[in-house]
Amino acid sequence: MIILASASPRRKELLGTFISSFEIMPADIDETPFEFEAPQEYVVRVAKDKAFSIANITNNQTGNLIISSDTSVVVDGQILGKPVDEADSKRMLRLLSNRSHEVITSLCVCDSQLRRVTTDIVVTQVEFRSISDVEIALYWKSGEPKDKAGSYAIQGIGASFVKSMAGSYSAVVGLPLFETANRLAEFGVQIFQEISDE
Ligand SMILES: Cc1cn([C@H]2C[C@H](O)[C@@H](COP(=O)(O)OP(=O)(O)OP(=O)(O)O)O2)c(=O)[nH]c1=O
Repeated sequence: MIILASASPRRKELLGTFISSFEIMPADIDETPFEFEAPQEYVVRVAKDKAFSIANITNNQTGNLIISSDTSVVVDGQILGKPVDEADSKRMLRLLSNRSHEVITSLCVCDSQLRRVTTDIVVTQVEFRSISDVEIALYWKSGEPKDKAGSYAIQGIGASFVKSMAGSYSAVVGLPLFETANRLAEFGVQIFQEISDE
C-alpha cells in the first residue's frame, strides 16, 4: 500500500495524477524550524519527520511505501511557513512584493521499515509583481492564503502576483511530480504499468 503522509488536498490531487489507489495519513508533527537551521535542511527534516511518524504509527508494517513532502517559501534567508493570522499574511506578502523568492519543496519516499529512505529537494524561483496593501487585505478575505506557505497559492488567485517562475510548478503547489515519478520507479512502482493495468 502506498501511503501519502499529508493533510494537504493539493498533495492528494498531485499524487493522484500518477497513482489511482493510495491511503492518506496526515502526520501530526512539530514544524517549528530550529534556530539557525538552513531552509534546505529544514524542509528535508520536516518531510522525514512526517514519513517517520507514519512509519511508526503503522508499526513499521511491511509492504508499505510512504510519501511525504514539505513546502516553504524562502526570502532573505527567512523561512515563511503558513501564516498564523492576517497580520502575518500581510507581513509575508509585503516581503514578497516586487521581487524574487525561492520555493523549496522536499520529498521523502521510504519503505515503512525505514530500510530505504530517499529525499529530494526542489528549488523554484518565483518573481512577484508589486502588490498593494488593498490587494493583500482582499486576498486574505478570499481565504486562499490561510493554509499556504508564504501566504499565497500559485494555482489560485495568487497566480496574478506571479510575473515569472523558473523550476517546478508542481513543487510550488506541493509535490514535485518529476522527482516523485523517479522515486516511485526506484521503489518498483511503475506509473505506466498502472495505466496499462487499468
Ligand atoms: C507556495 C504555495 C504553497 N502551497 C501549499 C502547499 C502545502 O499544502 C502548503 C505548505 O504547507 P506544508 O506544511 O508543506 O503542508 P501542509 O501542512 O499543507 O500538509 P502536510 O504537512 O500534511 O503535507 O502550502 C500551495 O498550495 N500553493 C503555493 O503556491
